[in-house]
Parts: sequence; C-alpha cells; structure tokens
Amino acid sequence: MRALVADYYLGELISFQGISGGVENTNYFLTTTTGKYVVTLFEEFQLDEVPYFLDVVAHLKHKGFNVPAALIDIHGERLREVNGRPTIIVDCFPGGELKGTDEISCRLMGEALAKLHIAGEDFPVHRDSHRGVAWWHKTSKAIAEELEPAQAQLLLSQIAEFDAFIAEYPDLPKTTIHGDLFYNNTLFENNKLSAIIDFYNACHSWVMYDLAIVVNDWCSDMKTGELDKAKYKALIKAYLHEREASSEEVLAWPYMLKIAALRFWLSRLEAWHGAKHDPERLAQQHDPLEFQRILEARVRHTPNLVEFQ
Ligand SMILES: Nc1ncnc2c1ncn2[C@@H]1O[C@H](COP(=O)(O)OP(=O)(O)OP(=O)(O)O)[C@@H](O)[C@H]1O
Ligand SMILES: N[C@@H](CCO)C(=O)O
Repeated sequence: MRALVADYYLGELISFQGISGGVENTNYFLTTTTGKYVVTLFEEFQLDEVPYFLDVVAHLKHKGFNVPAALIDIHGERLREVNGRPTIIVDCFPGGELKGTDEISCRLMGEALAKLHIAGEDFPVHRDSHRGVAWWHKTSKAIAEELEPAQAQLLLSQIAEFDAFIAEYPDLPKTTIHGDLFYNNTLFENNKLSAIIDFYNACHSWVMYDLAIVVNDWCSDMKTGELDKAKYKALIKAYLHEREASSEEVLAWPYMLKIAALRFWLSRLEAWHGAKHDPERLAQQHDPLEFQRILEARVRHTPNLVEFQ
C-alpha cells in the first residue's frame, strides 16, 4: 500500500483498512496526509475491461454528479495492477450508507435516477451488460439443474416470457444504466443523497430495467417480497416528474420488474453455488431467496407505472 500511495500525489500513507460488506471487489479505506480515499481491486475483470466503467463515471462526473472518478497517478495513469488485479484509487465521499429506505430517500433516489438516465444518453460507448440477456440464458440453464422443479420452472418460464415480450419491442428506449443501484451503493449525508458509487455493472440497456432494479431493492419488503406502496409511489412519482415514460415503456414495466428481480435472484444463486464448499465465502453471500420472493410477488401482482404521472 505504501508503494502504491507513493505513485500518486497523495502525500504519505497514514493507515488503511479493508471494507467488509462488498461481494464483487476488494475495497480499502485509505488515509494519507492529504485526505481519505478508497482503493478498489477488481476481482471479476481483466485490465482491458475496466476503462469502460471508468469512462462512464468520468462522463457523469463531468455532468455534475457526485460519483467516484479514478485519480491519476504520477505516470498519468488512472488504472494500475496490484497483485494481478486491476486497481484504482478514488476519493472517499462523506456520508454513510442508509440502514434502510424510507419515502424521503426513495423520492431523492427517483429524482437522481431520472437525471442519471438523461445524462447517460449521450455516452458514446454502447457496451452490453456482462449479466444481461446472454448471461441469464446461459446461467439459468446451468443453475436450473441445481434447483427444485418449481424454482427451475419459475426461472425458465420467466426468461421465456421476457424473451417473447422483448422480441415485440426491439426499440424500447435504452441509455447508459448503473445496473446495480441498490441503496447500499448510495451515500447519504444530512438527509441528502451525497454520492452514487459502484458503477461496475454499468452498461447500455433498457431505461425501465434500471428503474425496476432500483424499485425492487429500494421499495420491497425483503421478508415478503411485496412492494411498500408509499415508497414505490414516492420513487416513481419523483422519477416521472424528471423523465416521462413512453407508452411502450409503460407496457414494458411489468416485464422489467420481473426480469430485474430474476437477474439478482440468478446472480445470487450463481454466487451461492460457487461458494457452497467454502463456509467463509458462503457466509458473505447475499440471500438468493430474497429475490425469489420479490420475483414471486411481482408475478402475483405488478403495479401500474403511470397511475402517479
Ligand atoms: N468512494 C467511496 N466513498 C465512501 N465510501 C465508499 C466509497 N466506495 C465504497 N465505499 C464504501 O465501501 C462499501 C463497498 O463498496 P462497493 O459497493 O463498491 O463494493 P462491492 O464489493 O462492489 O460491493 P457489492 O458487491 O456488495 O455492491 C460501500 O458500500 C461504501 O460503504
Ligand atoms: N447488489 C447485488 C450485489 C452486488 O452486485 C446484490 O445485492 O445481489
């Protein structure tokens, strides 16, 4: 860490500490004589895959968003390799993670998300998600064999339903999306949204899909999967105030809520199965059942998008 810090304009190393909680990357809080930073070692990407994500963040920062752009080292580079992993250093933002969501934070998130979607429209690189359509086709087939018959049927039938829908609407609006904007990827300070972090699932995809990812995490009761109507209303109303939905997007909404729930059910199942022989890693995994319950709840009932417009 001392050698890494010496290659930046960050003064002297004072201390560093691993951040627990994340499941995709290795992160450290870093304190130097010039301030506080976060070091991220990417565990899932090769060096040449990372610049896309750094460019997305730089684009949004340029447009005024509080997002963690990679710092430049003394060689003029923003991306390095440490222990064989692509590595960056970013500013540490003030504020903290929410313990849970409420109507006020949902309203702030809805407004910020719409602005983020508009700002992402002119980002020139259109990269598909590494956990998008091709990934969920392949992974669902492999995972289905490990599931109970009813679970496998839910997984495969929902993908088939989404495929049939999307084939009818090939021009559904897309933008540069965050792709993983759970409330633990935001920071709040004095009841204000102070930063959006962890853009490493960003991609070019459906706008409504990203909104559905956010709604499923921010507005669901994790024990039952059901939507909290007040949070849902606050988030959707604030979003639609900033960015209107087209008639096709309104039609797509129920499908997007279900496929967004399925995507996280599947990634959690994949991670869980990958870690099942390693108790330490298994204990760190997010619970796949939470997103199975959300998917089941959206299959039982999908709310209307426009009733608050
Ligand atoms: N720039 C930052 N400023 C302040 N805190 C940060 C910053 N980056 C990360 N953190 C803290 O570190 C935690 C983990 O970071 P991050 O979400 O990027 O890791 P991750 O491994 O991708 O996590 P997950 O996979 O669970 O989303 C965040 O929840 C946040 O509390
Ligand atoms: N937000 C993801 C983990 C990181 O991508 C989840 O809760 O499954």
